[in-house]
Amino acid sequence: MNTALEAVDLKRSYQLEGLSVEALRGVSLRIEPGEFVAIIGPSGSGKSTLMHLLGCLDRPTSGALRVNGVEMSGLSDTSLAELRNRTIGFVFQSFHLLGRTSALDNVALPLVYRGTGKAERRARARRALEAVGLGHRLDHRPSQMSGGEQQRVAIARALVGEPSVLLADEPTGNLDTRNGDEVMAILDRLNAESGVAIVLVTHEPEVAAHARRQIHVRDGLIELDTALGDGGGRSGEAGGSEVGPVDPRGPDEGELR
Ligand SMILES: Nc1ncnc2c1ncn2[C@@H]1O[C@H](COP(=O)(O)OP(=O)(O)OP(=O)(O)O)[C@@H](O)[C@H]1O
Repeated sequence: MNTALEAVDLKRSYQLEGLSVEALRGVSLRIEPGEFVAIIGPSGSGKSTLMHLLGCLDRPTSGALRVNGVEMSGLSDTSLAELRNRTIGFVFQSFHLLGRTSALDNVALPLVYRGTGKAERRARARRALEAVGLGHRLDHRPSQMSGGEQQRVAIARALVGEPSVLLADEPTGNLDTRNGDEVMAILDRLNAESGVAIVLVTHEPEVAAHARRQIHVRDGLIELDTALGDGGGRSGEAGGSEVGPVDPRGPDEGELR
């Protein structure tokens, strides 16, 4: 199976009022199928920039990114959008749902872009909503739902196309503790059951503890890449001990050059 995401020396600078801001200064990492990774780091360290690059929402200033074995730099914007649609699901802090469109149609939307027929779209969207415990809310609109329910709709939308990677930027940031816990329990289950790799950005240690690997970003660089034992680093669980840093470049970095 291909590495889900493989980044080599990714750099991204922004031009701001004549000044160049180096948001990412050379990040290399590999995400394997089925991994659960938390990206943590101080505000402004480059986490969102990295997520946007990993999700092909943005292009790097330099460096290489391979998504499911496909190098993205040579792709047109249209081909990149297709690759993104087929392989990556996104969950954002503020849900990004269409407020006046039913949960079912919100979830089916990625399949519209893919050209899937209506009956199949609806059947798959229903199954995705059932998988996040919202089988009884198909016709509700996001504006009629709680924050936790809206984020579950967003997770269903991210996963309806069966991507290999789910990228989540502060998925619990707008939720209270109970709803945040519920969303994390769903992500734990979906990761275990479907094998989708999850990469999430969080400021919250309890959320990061759900992951089996933690990548610390500081000043646009990976400072530490740590594998945790089975069951993540949640306190009170067996196997949560740190097993030491991992080389974020992985053994095949040269392949992308
Ligand atoms: N569009 C932009 N134009 C100019 N500078 C930007 C832009 N986006 C981000 N930056 C800068 O790049 C750096 C990294 O920003 P980024 O949003 O990736 O950090 P972050 O770790 O996600 O922060 P936070 O935790 O606060 O969301 C910051 O210095 C930020 O000001």
